[in-house]
Amino acid sequence: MRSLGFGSYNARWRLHSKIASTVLRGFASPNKPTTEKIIMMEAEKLTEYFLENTHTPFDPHEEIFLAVGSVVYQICCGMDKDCRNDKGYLNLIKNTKMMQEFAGAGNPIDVMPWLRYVIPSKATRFVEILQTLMVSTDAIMKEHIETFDEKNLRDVADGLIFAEKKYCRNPTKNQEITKSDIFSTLQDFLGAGFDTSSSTLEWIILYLGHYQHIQEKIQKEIDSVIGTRSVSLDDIESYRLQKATILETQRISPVVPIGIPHATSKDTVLRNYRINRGTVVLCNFYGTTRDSKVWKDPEIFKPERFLNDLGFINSSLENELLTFGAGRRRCPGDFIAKMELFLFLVNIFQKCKIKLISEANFEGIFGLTYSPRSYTIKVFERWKVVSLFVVGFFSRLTTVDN
Ligand code: HEM
Repeated sequence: MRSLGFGSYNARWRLHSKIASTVLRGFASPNKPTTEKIIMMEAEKLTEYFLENTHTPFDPHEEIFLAVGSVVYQICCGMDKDCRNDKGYLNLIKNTKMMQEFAGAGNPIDVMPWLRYVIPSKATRFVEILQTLMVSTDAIMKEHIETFDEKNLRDVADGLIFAEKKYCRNPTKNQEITKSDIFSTLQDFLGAGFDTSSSTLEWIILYLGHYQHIQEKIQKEIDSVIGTRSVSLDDIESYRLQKATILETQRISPVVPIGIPHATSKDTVLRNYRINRGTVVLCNFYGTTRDSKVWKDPEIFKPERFLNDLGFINSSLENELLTFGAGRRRCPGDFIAKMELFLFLVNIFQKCKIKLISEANFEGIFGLTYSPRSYTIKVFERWKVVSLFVVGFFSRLTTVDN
């Protein structure tokens, strides 16, 4: 099995990448009403959870992870599934968390590979967790194969079975891609699509919970664009400050600070550095977000930096951000993440006012992704706050009149 994310660059990988993107876009394109429906359903469930817990401060981590992860899970292996009661989903969440904890603890073997002979458990544990994750995705593929109907493709897993039939059973189309390569794409998507988007949303809520004045401006923007009606993807272009806030969060707290290890496919020279063929190369995305030649006061959270004088997004500055990587290995799921972040954000802040209760700590934890430390928020129902204010204002008026 050769995964997409860690596979070597060659003709087989190019075909794998094409199949993966085509299948993902086939089931999750922004033009598909089902994608918007799934995201909205999960965004509403999360907002509902927030509103049910206005009486006491809480840590939103668990619920955000469940809701955001569920979107990718449904697109990949079960539209309209009630994920919170789905054994496969809960198992996957448990295993992803295990991997997150293992990676978060740091593994000295990554930098001193010979240590695997001294502390073998550090290597075997990693392989064990990977195998557990593989068992989960194999079970999903098996279930899909048993119920596969070529005329009714349900989700990404079905799309991969279809692609396997097309490419692996047709010698003119096959370029050494195997069934297990194609099926492993499901693991790529589930592995890369959960933690990244949910950690980004956690960061956004942390920043907006702390910077109340920015949250209020975003709510003004929401009120003026949609008022109390439901948000839709058609509104996306009307939100500038909100988009700027997402971009600024991705800049200041990049959830993928260091890229996936890749290797040079031939000898090359980069800025006078000679790099031999086969050298492992990692992109320091975090470093690019702190370059003071590009970003004024890079340590300060300032969404307005992404807006030009007319209030539009400054696209040349946006292009400096490498949140989703660059070039051939750029993230194929970026469009899903963008839709998710937009719809979740508008939904939550349209209805909730959120205050950070715990101390503001913007130093994250390095694990599978760079995620915020646990924090506590208090949620207020916005329309209740507004109506209480209006009632209070009028009762004061009557008191003054009397
Ligand atoms: C905010 C959310 C996300 C962020 C910040 C993010 C970021 C990234 C980055 C930086 C890379 C390139 C890493 C490298 O090669 O060095 C990448 C690769 C990848 N991402 Fe994402 N991603 C996100 C969401 C998603 C989603 C939702 C999916 C799928 C459903 C996904 C699937 C993948 C896959 C399969 C790769 C490997 C691509 C390849 O090597 O060709 N990602 N992502």
